[in-house]
Amino acid sequence: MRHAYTVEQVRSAESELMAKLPDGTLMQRAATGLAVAIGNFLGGTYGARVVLLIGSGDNGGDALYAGARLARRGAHVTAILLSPKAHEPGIAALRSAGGRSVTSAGDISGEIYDDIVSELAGADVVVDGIVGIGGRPGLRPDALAAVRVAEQYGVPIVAVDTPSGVDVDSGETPEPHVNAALTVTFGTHKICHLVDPAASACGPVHLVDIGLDLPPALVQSLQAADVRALYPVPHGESDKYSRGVVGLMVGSTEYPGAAVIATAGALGGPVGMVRYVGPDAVAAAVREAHPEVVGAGRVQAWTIGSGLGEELDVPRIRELLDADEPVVLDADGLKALDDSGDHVDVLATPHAGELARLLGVDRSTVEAERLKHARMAAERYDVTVLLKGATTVIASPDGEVRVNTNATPWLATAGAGDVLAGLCGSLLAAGLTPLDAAALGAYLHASAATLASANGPITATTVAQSLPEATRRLIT
Ligand SMILES: NC(=O)C1=CN([C@@H]2O[C@H](COP(=O)(O)OP(=O)(O)OC[C@H]3O[C@@H](n4cnc5c(N)ncnc54)[C@H](OP(=O)(O)O)[C@@H]3O)[C@@H](O)[C@H]2O)[C@@H](O)CC1
Ligand SMILES: [K+]
Repeated sequence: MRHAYTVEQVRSAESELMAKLPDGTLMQRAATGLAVAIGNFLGGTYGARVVLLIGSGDNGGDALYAGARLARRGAHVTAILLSPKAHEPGIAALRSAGGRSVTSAGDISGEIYDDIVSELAGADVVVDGIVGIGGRPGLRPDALAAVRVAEQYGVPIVAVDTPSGVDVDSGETPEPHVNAALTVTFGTHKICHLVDPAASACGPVHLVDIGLDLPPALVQSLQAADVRALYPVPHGESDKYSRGVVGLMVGSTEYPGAAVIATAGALGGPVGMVRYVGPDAVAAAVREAHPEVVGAGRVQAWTIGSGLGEELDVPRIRELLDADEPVVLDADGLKALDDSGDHVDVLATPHAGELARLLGVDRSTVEAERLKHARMAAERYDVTVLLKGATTVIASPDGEVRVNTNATPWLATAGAGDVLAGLCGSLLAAGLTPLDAAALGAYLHASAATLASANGPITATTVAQSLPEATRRLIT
């Protein structure tokens, strides 16, 4: 499991550890890991041109000490000091290792000297030591100007701890920020590393262990080993009923494809049987594509809503929401959700637009503040919310959060959500909690897409067809 903590939690773990260690130990650990990661990123340090952007705090200190290590290994390192308060011992260390430092114009106009522009333009890598966990969102004018020069010349930026300018605790990016090619973080992941839009600004995130001791986090992200541990693998005594039976109330005469695709998603999950309930013509299409599917009967969970269109039977859906079996509520089915009553067995799977409707806000507001709105809806409707997107945010009514980050951009294709809804229903029917079903479903869905895509186009059908192989690779 990957854990993400708030700044306050990180600071308290850091101060506990710092109290037991000689001064500066943690920063040296961070800087050593950072220097190694930058060296690996560059594919060698000798002769490399490295420019450090240095702000007023310890984030700049990390960058300066890492710069000193790189300079000792033959890199040409220049630190651009964006603040008169830049870390003095770090500057001294860099200079004694053969690096140099220059001050930016430092004025609020955002003007930077020409020699700084050419330094940045000619760099192999720019290291963002502007701010870390002590920063507020946004970049000051000279920092912004320097970052823009690096972007303009296509120089990759390695962010120290966090890409400067993002909101570390929410993953929001209300102001200009660094877009990193790599982020090297220390001790633990922070929320901005896992939650979009900030997560997308991090690039790959490399974690350097500095020895922090932290309790389990509220925000977690499943890894392959967790998938293996959670997946309901059948055993010798299992039969098709005990493995779970999922019922699908999806698709319509207007959207029969949604039924076929959601069914494929459910069949690609762990259940022993899939039941389809819907218009005769759609049921016929489902059985033609998937002859193993049967009709109405007892189920352990439902997937309801994908592609129901106008054929939405709100009273019937509410009956099922109030019944004992857990429900995945997707797409049009979300219109049946009300904020009265106990829905802790419900997993709602909206995209940003659907979540916006549920909360009465704009889609762009949800996109900008994904974690906040997923949590808000989970609390208001007393359901687990899986907010779809490049990174999936899952929030349970009791405040737990899971984030899924392994998707491929090729997964943004029609019907992909139907596959996910069917798969999550299958996982619920096999006995997982809504939170685990959502987290495991999102992970497997993304893994199947990555496998099917191999960096090329995919369809929802090929994603569903890849579920068994993607699952096999993860659990064996
Ligand atoms: N603690 C530890 O054990 C370890 C910590 N480590 C490292 O320390 C980092 C945290 O260091 P930190 O606390 O000094 O904060 P940090 O983010 O460098 O700067 C904050 C200062 O910047 C300013 N500022 C604010 N917003 C701004 C903006 N948008 N744009 C520009 N400037 C802005 C503001 O100061 P001001 O200029 O306003 O006076 C504020 O005080 C952490 O991320 C990790 O890298 C590692 O070494 C491992 C051990
Ligand atoms: K930074």
